[in-house]
Amino acid sequence: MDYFKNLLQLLKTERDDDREAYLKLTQSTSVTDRRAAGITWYPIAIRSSEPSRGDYLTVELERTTHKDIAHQFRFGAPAVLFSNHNAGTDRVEGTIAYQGGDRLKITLFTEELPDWSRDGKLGVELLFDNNSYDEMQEALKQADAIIEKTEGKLVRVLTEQAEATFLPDVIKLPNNKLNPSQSAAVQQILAANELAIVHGPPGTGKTTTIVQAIKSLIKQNGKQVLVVAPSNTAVDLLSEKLAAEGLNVLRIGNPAGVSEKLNGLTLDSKMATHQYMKDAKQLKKQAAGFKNMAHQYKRSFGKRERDQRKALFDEAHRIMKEVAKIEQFVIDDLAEKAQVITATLVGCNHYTVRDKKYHTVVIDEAGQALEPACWIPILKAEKLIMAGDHFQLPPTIKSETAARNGLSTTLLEKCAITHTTAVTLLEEQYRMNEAIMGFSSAEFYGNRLIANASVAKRLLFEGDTPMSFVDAAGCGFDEKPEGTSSINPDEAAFLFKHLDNLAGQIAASSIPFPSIAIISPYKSQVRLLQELFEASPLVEHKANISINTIDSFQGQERDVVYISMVRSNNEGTIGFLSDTRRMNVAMTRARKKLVIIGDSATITRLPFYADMLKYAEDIGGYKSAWEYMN
Ligand SMILES: Nc1ncnc2c1ncn2[C@@H]1O[C@H](COP(=O)(O)OP(=O)(O)OP(=O)(O)O)[C@@H](O)[C@H]1O
Repeated sequence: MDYFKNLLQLLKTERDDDREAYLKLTQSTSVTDRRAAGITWYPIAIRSSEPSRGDYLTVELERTTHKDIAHQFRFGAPAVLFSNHNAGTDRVEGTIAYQGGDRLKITLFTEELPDWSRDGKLGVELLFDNNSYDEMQEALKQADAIIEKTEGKLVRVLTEQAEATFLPDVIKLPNNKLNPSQSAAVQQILAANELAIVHGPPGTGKTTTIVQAIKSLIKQNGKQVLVVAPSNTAVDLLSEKLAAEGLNVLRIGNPAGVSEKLNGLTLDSKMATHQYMKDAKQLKKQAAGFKNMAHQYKRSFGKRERDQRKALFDEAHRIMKEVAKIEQFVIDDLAEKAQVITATLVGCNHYTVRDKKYHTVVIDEAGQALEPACWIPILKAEKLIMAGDHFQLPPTIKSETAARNGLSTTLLEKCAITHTTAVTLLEEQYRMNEAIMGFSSAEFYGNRLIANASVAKRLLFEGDTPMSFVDAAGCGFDEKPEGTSSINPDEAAFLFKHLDNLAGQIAASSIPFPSIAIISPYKSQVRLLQELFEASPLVEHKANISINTIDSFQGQERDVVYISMVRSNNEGTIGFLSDTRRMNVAMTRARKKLVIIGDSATITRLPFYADMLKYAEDIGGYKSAWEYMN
């Protein structure tokens, strides 16, 4: 089928470009640079080690310096332990088994710690993650192989070769936690035979809806549900909410956060308290003891010693086989009892649950999920629920070629267009004042959004303007190129002047200082805004003000949002701003007040921004920066 051949090709391009970027980073840079890039911890200290499944060794280690550097280590990723003495040869590979704070556990593909690990400084570095690509590739091939077969019904629906079908009459379950469109979405999910899509615009309670839908699904047929999302953060949020509804949730992989409640849902933690694991622990200790004894023969080479050494190792291996059996029994027992299994898209293929099948799989944040990764969980189920919003940011694609040729189009987006009967739009939002919501609703959601009464009229203070466009046209705030990015220093300075004035109004109306986000599409402008902020008197409100790119704010909300548009030139070039989905995210983060600062003469060359300007005028939110300054 061309559908999957095409996806396989796109995935190959993505993998090749991603690998090339990784090699460039690792081969031509120093350990300091790699540490700064978040792929290396150096130096580290080994805290403990224990034998693990498959005659491997799991080592717990901790980074001892440079603890404030953000890193990319995560559960399931391949990594290597190395020594500074001879980094080329003194190295042993493995897989990250746990990551939390400054600690991680790595299962090394070796039985014992190598001698070199006892002297010299040690480090750990992420390897290129071929595993994830292999899993995605395998899933695409499998989907291609079953598409013509009976069990390939879902695959045919998703690739537009069959219609999605629905049960004619599903009993309506009253649910007082849901509004009408949320209830309709749950009904649709219960009635679907193959596919249902929950389209959740900003603040419309997508999570609330899928949690209730999963509860109803389990009531409907008592079958286990697999719930997945592209990011650990999204998986964590859902896991917690599902558990709070009284469901037995098993979280595969390890949480990004450190909440106790969440930790209690993980396989590791559930295993630790399982009654049979006491025996396994005891046996592991014995095996470790035998291995230690065997080590003492290391430097004697007589036949008798060799035989004894071998006998000890054989015994250790025999015991570890027992341990593996007990562990697998415990894992199967826990996985069997769970009502919901949660994992990331790739994480649901972890060896512990790899061969499990489910009736229904739910993909949350499907608007941010790479399509090949979605096929991993899809192949485990007969019915698929996707929730997300394809009018917000798509997943990040590393290869420009792959993105251009379609890899950035998500399965959610394709299916929302081709299977309109499967889609329910959540219409009521609980975040924004209606003036903030209005433009996004008109441009992206067919004017169907309504603001819940509890938020529709919310203002920062009496008489404030909830949505404004402050026009810098004619002020001479010119953009400047900065590498591949752009900055606009005058606009940044003006933004703080505006904010300073707002801070005065806030103080005068004696309300608590609100949460404020200052966002810009351009990284260089964000850096400049951060610098100016640090030097301004407003820095006293640091705890309440965050400054970052639009992409980093997806999924978040603030009382007040400022957007610095940056682009101001005679040619009307707007580059990055032409991705209106990014602007949709930016404009829908604010609860009570949204201030957009930009040059109308430049940006209105795109009809989208001309509409925005008109909208601001219509609601009395058009302001001139020039007037403001004079
Ligand atoms: N039916 C409802 N009645 C009252 N409040 C609701 C309802 N549905 C959602 N909310 C509220 O709306 C907010 C957003 O809900 P939720 O966290 O479920 O949405 P989300 O899907 O995570 O957010 P987003 O829509 O931004 O993706 C929460 O504060 C929630 O309490």
